[in-house]
Amino acid sequence: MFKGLVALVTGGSSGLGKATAELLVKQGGRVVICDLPSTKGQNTAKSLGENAVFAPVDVTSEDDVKEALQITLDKFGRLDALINCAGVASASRVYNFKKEQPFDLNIFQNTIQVNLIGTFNVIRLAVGLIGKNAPDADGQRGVVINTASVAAFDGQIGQAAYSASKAGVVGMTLPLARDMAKQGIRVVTIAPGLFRTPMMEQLPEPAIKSLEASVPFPSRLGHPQEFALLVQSIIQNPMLNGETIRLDGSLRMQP
Ligand SMILES: NC(=O)C1=CN([C@@H]2O[C@H](COP(=O)(O)OP(=O)(O)OC[C@H]3O[C@@H](n4cnc5c(N)ncnc54)[C@H](O)[C@@H]3O)[C@@H](O)[C@H]2O)C=CC1
Ligand SMILES: C[C@]12CCC(=O)C=C1CC[C@@H]1[C@@H]2C(=O)C[C@@]2(C)[C@H]1CC[C@]2(O)C(=O)C=O
Repeated sequence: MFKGLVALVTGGSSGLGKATAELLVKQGGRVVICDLPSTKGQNTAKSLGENAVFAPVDVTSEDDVKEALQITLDKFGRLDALINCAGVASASRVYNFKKEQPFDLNIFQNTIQVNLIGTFNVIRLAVGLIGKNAPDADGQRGVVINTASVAAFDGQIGQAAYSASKAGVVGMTLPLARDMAKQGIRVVTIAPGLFRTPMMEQLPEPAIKSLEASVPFPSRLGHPQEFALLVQSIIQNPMLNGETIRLDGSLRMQP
């Protein structure tokens, strides 16, 4: 299905990104797995065989991303799809009235730095390479897929930083699509609900059970493979552009 397609997946050594890399390779694509050097990205790439390579990347670093694009060119010769999954979660109320302690500004800045600025950083550098592709019959050169969160719309208590970072990703989706319409590069964002990944597994199992109960249908955490299936569908469907798609079993997060 994806023979010849080259994709770069950030956060590709874990959770949603890893499932996406696995599916793309299974469907005949070639994948550059970008993640922090401290992760198991190298092992993930090895397990996928010669159609995958690991590039150690902090998405907030211009040099790291440029190096990853060079690896992409050297190994596979082109780039067709960028899938941004790298992200961090944080939880803290704006002010702790018992301890008389305001929100730690470093946490706010880091969450925005990775989730929003990091996503933009990779996009701004990677589309230069995607833009070099010859257009297909439709005029399309490639696609950018971002990961926001339902927290962009229904931010819970303690999620001011996380929700703001993800709302930023939603907010830039349409202008980025418009920026690159003439080049035939699409931009689509996925806003996942609750998925069983290492990020979610930080929570104790009773908390996970109660979160599952809050999802109308199917009343469970999503499987990372279900996220990957939507990535596959976005790549295949050229009419999807400039939009954020919720993938959440009709969940609306409570306060
Ligand atoms: N699991 C869930 O229920 C949901 C997840 N999301 C979002 O989906 C995305 C993927 O999350 P999961 O797979 O669940 O989490 P995860 O923690 O399993 O994977 C996130 C990956 O991002 C990488 N990463 C973090 N900071 C990075 C940086 N500066 N540079 C490069 N890589 C970095 C991590 O090393 C990790 O491999 C995140 O953006 C998250 O906010 C959104 C909604 C729900
Ligand atoms: C950061 C959270 C909440 C605090 C905690 O103890 C553990 C966490 C790890 C899983 C996170 C939690 C959160 O804030 C909401 C998200 C980020 C959750 C994983 C998915 C999550 O529900 C989300 O992105 C929702 O949109």
